[in-house]
Amino acid sequence: MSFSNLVSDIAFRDSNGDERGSQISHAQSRTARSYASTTATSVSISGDISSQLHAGYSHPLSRSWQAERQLTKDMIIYPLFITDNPDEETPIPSLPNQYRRGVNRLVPFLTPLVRKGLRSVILFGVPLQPSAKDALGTAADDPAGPVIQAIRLLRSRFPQLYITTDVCLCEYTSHGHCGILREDGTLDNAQSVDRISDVALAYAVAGAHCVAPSDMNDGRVRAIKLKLIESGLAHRVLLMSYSAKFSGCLYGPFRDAAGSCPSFGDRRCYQLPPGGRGLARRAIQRDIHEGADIIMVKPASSYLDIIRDAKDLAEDMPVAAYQVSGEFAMIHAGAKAGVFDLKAMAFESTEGILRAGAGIVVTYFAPEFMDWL
Ligand SMILES: NCc1[nH]cc(CCC(=O)O)c1CC(=O)O
Ligand SMILES: [Zn+2]
Ligand SMILES: [Zn+2]
Repeated sequence: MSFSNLVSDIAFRDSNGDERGSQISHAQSRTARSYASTTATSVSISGDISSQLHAGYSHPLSRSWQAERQLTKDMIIYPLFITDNPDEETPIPSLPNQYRRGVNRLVPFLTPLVRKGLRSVILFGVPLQPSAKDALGTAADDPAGPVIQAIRLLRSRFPQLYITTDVCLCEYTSHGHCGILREDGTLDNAQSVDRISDVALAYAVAGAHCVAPSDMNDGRVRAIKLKLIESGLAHRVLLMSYSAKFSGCLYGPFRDAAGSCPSFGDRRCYQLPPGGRGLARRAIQRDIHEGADIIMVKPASSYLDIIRDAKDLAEDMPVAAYQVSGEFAMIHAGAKAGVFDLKAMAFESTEGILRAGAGIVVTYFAPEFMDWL
């Protein structure tokens, strides 16, 4: 390309500036246009039409065609925190607009959302009675506990609603870790996996459509799948694995909400290190081979490359992404500080997650999206 062609190319693009570009002064745009018109012939003579992209997205509809996937209500899973105090309805301070609710509060809360198109929820149990916690997380599969009660209730009251259950012990253990500990404070993997697969099975028996282990113990997907097969439930209970779940500081508001902060140490020996792309790929491949039906990546926005890896490695499976509590709280904080508009940012961040390869998004924005979509 000659120098004059290069200049004309740049000038031509300037004259077709985007919204921000079109706000340039009249003097500037006149200059740009005069460049463009004096060199228009050289553009057509050179036959260089590959530089012309704007026509492809000059209309709202043609803009929407540029996305491989558009967010729809079906893609959204809404996390719910369910306490063992049936009449409770308490806002969670660090998680804007989210509440801990007792079983008696679920139907009135969900009725309008289901009417607006909410298709799926993921349940987290939050035992508030201190006596509910012990070293083995016994309360996790208590038939009278909040999760099993909620599964039964929601199955009967909302027959179309798809019920997913998070499966972990950290909400139920006295030490707040995601499994059973050895005396030295490290996870006893074999015991943990045995216990967690029992809990998953109890949720499946109670009627959950999907069990989603988030504990990150090695081999839990295989153990859960085997128990589902043995119990004759494998044909109807889906296993969504939190395969690539990273440790870090984005789960803070969730731990406030669920009261699941570890009482000592942290989760770095079982959740993945944030820089560990190779480990994430191995964890994803491992879970595919162990029988997962859906691969999840969590958090979402800082891990878009991992979502893409998941979609490449699990190309024949749905990939889910969890826009976690810290991401949600950041978007709210940014909007509150005037950095951006809440709705615009909620859409932009979700578009990024879908573009990376997810087809399912777990998000606390679910109620808003039922109005926005
Ligand atoms: N294992 C529990 C669990 N399941 C889902 C989340 C995070 C969800 C969120 O932050 O929104 C966590 C927290 C954690 O691992 O500490
Ligand atoms: Zn968990
Ligand atoms: Zn946990």
